[in-house]
Order: sequence, then structure tokens, then C-alpha cells
Amino acid sequence: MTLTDLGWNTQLEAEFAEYRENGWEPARLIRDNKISYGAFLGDGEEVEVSLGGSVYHDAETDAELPSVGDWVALEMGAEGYEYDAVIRARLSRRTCLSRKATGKAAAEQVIAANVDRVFVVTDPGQDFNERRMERYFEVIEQSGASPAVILNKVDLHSDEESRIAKQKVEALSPGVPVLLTSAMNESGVDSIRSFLEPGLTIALVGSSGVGKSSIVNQLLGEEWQWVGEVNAATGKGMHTTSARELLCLPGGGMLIDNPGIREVQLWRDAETLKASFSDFDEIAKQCKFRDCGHGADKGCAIQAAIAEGTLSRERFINYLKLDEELERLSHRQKKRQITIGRRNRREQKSKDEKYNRKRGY
Ligand SMILES: Nc1nc2c(ncn2[C@@H]2O[C@H](COP(=O)(O)OP(=O)(O)OP(=O)(O)O)[C@@H](O)[C@H]2O)c(=O)[nH]1
Ligand SMILES: [Zn+2]
Repeated sequence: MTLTDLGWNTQLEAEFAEYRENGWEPARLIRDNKISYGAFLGDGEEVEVSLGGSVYHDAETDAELPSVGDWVALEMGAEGYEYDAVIRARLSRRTCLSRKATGKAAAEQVIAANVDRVFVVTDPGQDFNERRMERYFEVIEQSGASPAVILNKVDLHSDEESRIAKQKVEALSPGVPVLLTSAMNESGVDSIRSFLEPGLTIALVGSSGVGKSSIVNQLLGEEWQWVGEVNAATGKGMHTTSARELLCLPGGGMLIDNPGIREVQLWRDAETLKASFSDFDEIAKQCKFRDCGHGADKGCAIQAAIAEGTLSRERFINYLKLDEELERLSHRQKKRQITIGRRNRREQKSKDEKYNRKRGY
């Protein structure tokens, strides 16, 4: 593996020139352990690194702190740090997949940096939803990455259904590549591979159960290996606490997969849900009391609007259920995190087992 395989290019090299003078080395972050990070060096060696004090203090917001996928400048073996290296600088991001609640001044949360292409995975049937697709396109566009759509589980649908779904996507976003796959029958996954090339990073988003893991498993293939395992033989990197989020795919290219990416749909749903009731907030501003319960309260503008017929009672009932609905979403989100936690532990276990086998334990 070389730096180029990890996505290094002449632009990054130019930006890095001043850091080279300090004897620092370029590396790409592959894991966020909160306290430390996992990073790949150009030769594929994996190191455990910590955040340099000035990088931390100079960051005005959390979004400026290094994230998985970022390129950083490392000072190897810096004194006074317990890790292999220290991050002295973060290089500019080509793209940035982040979560930013609309309307609020809430802090931006970076999910992955330098993802080149995001595949939206759905199916031609139950999961297919044009509005949701539009929101995915929005998030992807904001990130700077290129979109593509995978219609998976085509084995469960007629050619006609698949064709219609494909047309609908193409109507929403002309020119977007739409791939038909069946991860189950291992068909069409090659068409995803045709988008991969050394140095290119992809991510998969989509509802729970559409087949993202199945597709990832096929992309990783049988010979899937933990790159950087060699270094684990030195004992370094063994104190890792979470699973790798950036994976190298056989044949070239990388995949970033982490809980934040998996939850893209959930948080977009919560935001859209709130936004779809923004007219209520406008009307509620006219209520006599600021803490109006919109029930029997005096001077309630919502009730007045319902009485006038300008606001439907049905929507009002849905509005009242909003909190419940948001609660349900957050519950689903927690459930997802538990599933991901399990998967990460499984991966860590198989990694440990591989390591033990290698060492002859
Ligand atoms: N029939 C059919 N089933 C599929 C296909 N791809 C995946 N499945 C099944 O769908 C179920 C969900 O697949 P996953 O790969 O776990 O879905 P996911 O998107 O990773 O779900 P989360 O991990 O919850 O985000 C599994 O039972 C798969 O075997 C397909 O192409 N056809
Ligand atoms: Zn009111």
C-alpha cells in the first residue's frame, strides 16, 4: 500500500510541503477512539496517535478537529506522549460529510472526511421513497461528494418494478448513476466495483435492512484482511478500543463505515419531521400565552385556526404526536447503536483471533 492508494495527491503534497520541513509524516485517520486515533502511514503501517495540544486548542469548533478520513501531519515518537505519534496538523478536506441540524445554531458534527462517492442504498419496493432520496442527495451535495444509487434486492422485484424505480431516481437527479444489485445472489456488485479505484473513498448510506452490510461483505470478499495487521505483531495498535472505520477494499479503493454514516437517515428524518410542522410554530407565535398548551387555553391561535378551518384537526393531532415520533426515532437510533456495537466487537474479536493464530497462540 502507498500513500496514493490511500488517496494522497499532488494537491495534498503541496499543502504538506511546510510540514515535511519539520520532519512530520502524512497519515490518514482510520479510527476515532475519542482519546486517540488510528492512522495509516503510507506503507500501510497502522499506528495509534494522539491529538497534539495546539491542534486541539486552535480548533474553534469540534468540526475542525480531525475526523475519520482526514489527512494529518504526524510527529513520530514525540516525547511525552504515550502513543506512536502526535497529530500536529490537519490538512484541508476535499469533502466533508457532516451533521448539522437545520434552523439551530447547533454545532456541526463531522461524520467522515474525504469521502469521494456516497452510494444511497434502497430497494425498488418498500424502502423506496422519493422524498427521502431527495434528502440524501441534499446531504451528499453539501458534503461535496458525488452521489450514486444502489437499488438492491432486485431478486425480490420484477424487472418492471426495478426499471420504474430507476427512472424515478433519474428523474429526481438526472445523470446520477443507478445500479441494480442483488447482494443475496451476488449479482450487480461488480457494477459497484467499477466505481472503485485506488485512492478513492466510498461510503454507503440507507435505511436499516436494505442490505448495506451484505454489499460491504461482498466488496470486502473472502480474502479480506486487516491491513496493518503486521504492525500488530509488534504489540502496537493492540490497545485499540473501537473497530476500524476506514477499510481498504481488495482491488483498490476504500470504504468508510461508522455509526454516524449509518444514522444519516435517522437524523434527516427527525429534522424533516420538525420542518414539516414549521407552520405550526408560526401560528403558535400568535397564541396569547407563551406557554400555551394549544388546548382549552384562552387566546390559543392554533385552536382558532382549527375553528376557522385554516388548519386541519388531523394535522394538529399529528403535531401533538411529534414528540412521540421523535422519541421513537431516537429509540431506533439507540437500537442501531447497540447493533453496531455488537458488530464492532465481533470484528475486533475476529481480528484478535487472526492475530493470535498468526502468533501461534
Ligand atoms: N432477497 C434479498 N435479501 C437481501 C439482499 N441483500 C440483503 N438481503 C437481506 O436483507 C437483510 C438485511 O441485510 P443487511 O445487509 O444486514 O442490511 P443493512 O442495510 O446492513 O442493515 P443495517 O445493518 O441495519 O443498517 C439480511 O437478512 C440480508 O440477508 C438481496 O439482494 N436480496
Ligand atoms: Zn395555543
